[in-house]
Amino acid sequence: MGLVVSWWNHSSSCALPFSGDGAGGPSTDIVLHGVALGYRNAVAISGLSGRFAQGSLTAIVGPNGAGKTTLLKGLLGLVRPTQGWVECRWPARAMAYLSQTNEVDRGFPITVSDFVALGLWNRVGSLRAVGRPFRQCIADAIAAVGLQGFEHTWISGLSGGQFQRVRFARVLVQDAPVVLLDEPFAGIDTPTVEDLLRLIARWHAEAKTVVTVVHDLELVRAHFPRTLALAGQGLSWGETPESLNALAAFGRAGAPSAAPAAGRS
Ligand SMILES: Nc1ncnc2c1ncn2[C@@H]1O[C@H](COP(=O)(O)OP(=O)(O)OP(=O)(O)O)[C@@H](O)[C@H]1O
Repeated sequence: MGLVVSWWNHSSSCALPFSGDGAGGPSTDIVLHGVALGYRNAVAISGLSGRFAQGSLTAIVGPNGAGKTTLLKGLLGLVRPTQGWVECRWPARAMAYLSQTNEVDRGFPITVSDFVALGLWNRVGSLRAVGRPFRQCIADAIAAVGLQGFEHTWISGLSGGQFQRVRFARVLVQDAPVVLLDEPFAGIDTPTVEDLLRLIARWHAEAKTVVTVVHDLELVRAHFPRTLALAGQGLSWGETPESLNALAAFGRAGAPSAAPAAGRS
């Protein structure tokens, strides 16, 4: 019996055709077909086509306002395409999403342990007690991010770097096949960045599909094999050196240097 794969479709219209051309093969997690995303009258991204292969590790780069965050929200179905469609092997609940840190309310009275437990909602169910195996899973994740001993600390009492480690621990327990990270290194100290990069490398080794918005291009060059360069449209989507060259050319010219990307990541 063949493998039955569920594909989820975030489209601009329910009437849009589902891809029947084999674009969503077994080694592909997410496919974008001429996607435009935006807010009311503002277009953030237009004409983006390409695919994230299963197990790929991709950086999304581009200037401020290029549409990087909007693209992650489009992959999650939080922002619906105004044109085109997104095919995804997984439903949104099977994707781990780390928003920008400034979108998180750190004043909420919750301990490190309980905050990390939130990542289990999809496996345990909401309002259900976390049993012993999952408590061990939480303890392991907290240890993996180097915060053993902080289990009962309020998140408001953590430094910025420690809090980012806790947020990564929450992604760890979620154990999702797709991980979307929005600027995870922004404002974070170097030792923490190095530890978080090791966790990302671990997810990549586990064949998770990882997509990360990154501003530091040296980090991208050193740690991300694939890159999507965005500036309201795709500039380049492929091997990191080529995509960074396309971004640099865009920066010099102030205009896209290449035809809109149609990438396979
Ligand atoms: N909720 C919103 N309502 C209206 N416009 C928005 C909203 N969020 C983003 N935008 C606009 O969409 C465009 C893309 O924004 P987005 O945050 O995706 O860019 P970005 O590349 O992630 O930027 P940055 O690097 O500054 O985080 C921008 O012009 C922004 O002003």
